[in-house]
Amino acid sequence: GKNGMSKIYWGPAHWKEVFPVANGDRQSPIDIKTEETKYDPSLRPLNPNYDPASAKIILNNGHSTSVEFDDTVNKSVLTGGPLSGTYRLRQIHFHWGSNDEAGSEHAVDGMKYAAELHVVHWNAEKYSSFVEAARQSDGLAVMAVFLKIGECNPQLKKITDRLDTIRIKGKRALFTNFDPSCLLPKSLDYWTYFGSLTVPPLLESVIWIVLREPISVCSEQLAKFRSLLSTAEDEVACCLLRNYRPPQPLKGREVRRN
Ligand SMILES: CC#CCNS(=O)(=O)c1cc(S(N)(=O)=O)ccc1C(=O)O
Ligand SMILES: [Zn+2]
Repeated sequence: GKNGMSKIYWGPAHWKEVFPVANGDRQSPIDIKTEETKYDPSLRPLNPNYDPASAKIILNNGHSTSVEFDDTVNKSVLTGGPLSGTYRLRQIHFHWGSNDEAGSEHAVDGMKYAAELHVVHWNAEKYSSFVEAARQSDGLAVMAVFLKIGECNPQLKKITDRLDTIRIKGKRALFTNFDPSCLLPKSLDYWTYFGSLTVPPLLESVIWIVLREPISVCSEQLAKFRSLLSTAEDEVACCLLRNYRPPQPLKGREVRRN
């Protein structure tokens, strides 16, 4: 804080004190038990359709790094999959851990990946703003992509090469001519379930679409994410070493696959 007090870290274990929905019936992330997922023939292929000109800025918001898109018009949208209607691209961001063994938010049969990309969309067909959509049970659609330790990812390099210009919380830089489809794996096969934001306010408004095929990331690229600061200019520097919420109770929810 401003007066040099030790930064009081109130992590996921404390969120329920301020946001009671943290103990709700459709919280995210979850551990996907593949044997219990259910094939649903009504699920359609995912159809991401993004315009690179929609990309605007890259930002360090203190809890992750995000690329923010122009969501004032239907230029970059996601349709198909489990979705009815058109969901407008708002931003992408990442979750990672303090080492390569953990970092993803969702798990698959108890296994965590090194990191996870989230592509956030909102139902602009039914709702008039992102904030209104974020309060509705079908308001948001987040596509999750696992990052698996391996080869350095040349597409991800476009983002990791810019992180040193936004090290401090609140910093932003121009970032355009970027189509997030370049970060998607070959296969768009997915699991889908009804969940929530994984950061406060933890609103239960997200249709999660978790891609089954991971993309690659190398340790050096992950190290760049960890060198981001969660602190602002006037604060004692603190690295953003990890920013994932652990898996939450399934509470009887079904996970479907296409
Ligand atoms: C009201 C409200 C809200 C949340 N905003 S977000 O959907 O862009 C988002 C979503 C997620 S996640 N992990 O739930 O997709 C994480 C971080 C953010 C963010 O503000 O940066
Ligand atoms: Zn996220």
